[in-house]
Amino acid sequence: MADQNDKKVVKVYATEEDVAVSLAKYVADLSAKFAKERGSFTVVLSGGYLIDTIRKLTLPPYVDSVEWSKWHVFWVDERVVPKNHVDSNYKLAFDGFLSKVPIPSGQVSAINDALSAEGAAEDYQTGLKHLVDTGVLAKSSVTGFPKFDLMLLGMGPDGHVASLFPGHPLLEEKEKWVTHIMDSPKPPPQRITFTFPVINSSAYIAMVVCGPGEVDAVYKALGKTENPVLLPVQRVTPEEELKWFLDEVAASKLQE
Ligand SMILES: O=C1O[C@H](COP(=O)(O)O)[C@@H](O)[C@H](O)[C@H]1O
Repeated sequence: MADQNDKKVVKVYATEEDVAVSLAKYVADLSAKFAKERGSFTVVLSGGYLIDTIRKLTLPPYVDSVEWSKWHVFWVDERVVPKNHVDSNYKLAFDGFLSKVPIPSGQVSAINDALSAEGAAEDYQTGLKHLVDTGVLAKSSVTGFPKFDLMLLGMGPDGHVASLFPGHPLLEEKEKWVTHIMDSPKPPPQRITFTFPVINSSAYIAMVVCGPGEVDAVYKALGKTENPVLLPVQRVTPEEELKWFLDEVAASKLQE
């Protein structure tokens, strides 16, 4: 089995615009590969500025060339708020991306916002199990957890990914696919999130970080100094490839 470092690619682009251009091509190429190989493409979104960074997919040539009918969309984490709430990751993705591309609405797996955090996590996991049973979602032969084709992740200034925060006991969850958090240090406090076994069973992960907010976290995650305690982002180890998309601002401490 390849060493995790063999699976990690770090690309630094001059500007955020260059990141957006390169990310669109990366996603479109993987969409074509999986649509051909499996007949479907399972894509996991996060919240935050990731959604703005995939904006090029909503424009020519991609809006016309990507096989949107093959896409199945999921969230790596969601805030337990109504879907029309300003804090909803679904609303963010719908307004900035999903409303602009022809993905069938039945292939968009949003949270059930009528449920409690615990109920919503269980409900989301049940939905994923059904998609594994019907073959839409692959299963990792290595871990037995669902294997998403691509996760598009962002990172917070504290190194959190999804709703997995530094020092939180949920970092150690080993069995559940989807869990809930009632005390997120970043508001809103109630959320559901994929666990690390699921994140790390995915085939490809794009880690997208631009701008000044995460300069220190990027340096801690990718710089030469080893941290005694790993940041959540440093626990991300997908099965095929982890590709970092950074702009020069986010990577500025790496280049010192
Ligand atoms: O709260 C969240 O934060 C992370 C990072 O957000 P960003 O604004 O720093 O990009 C995001 O990936 C996650 O989905 C979201 O719920």
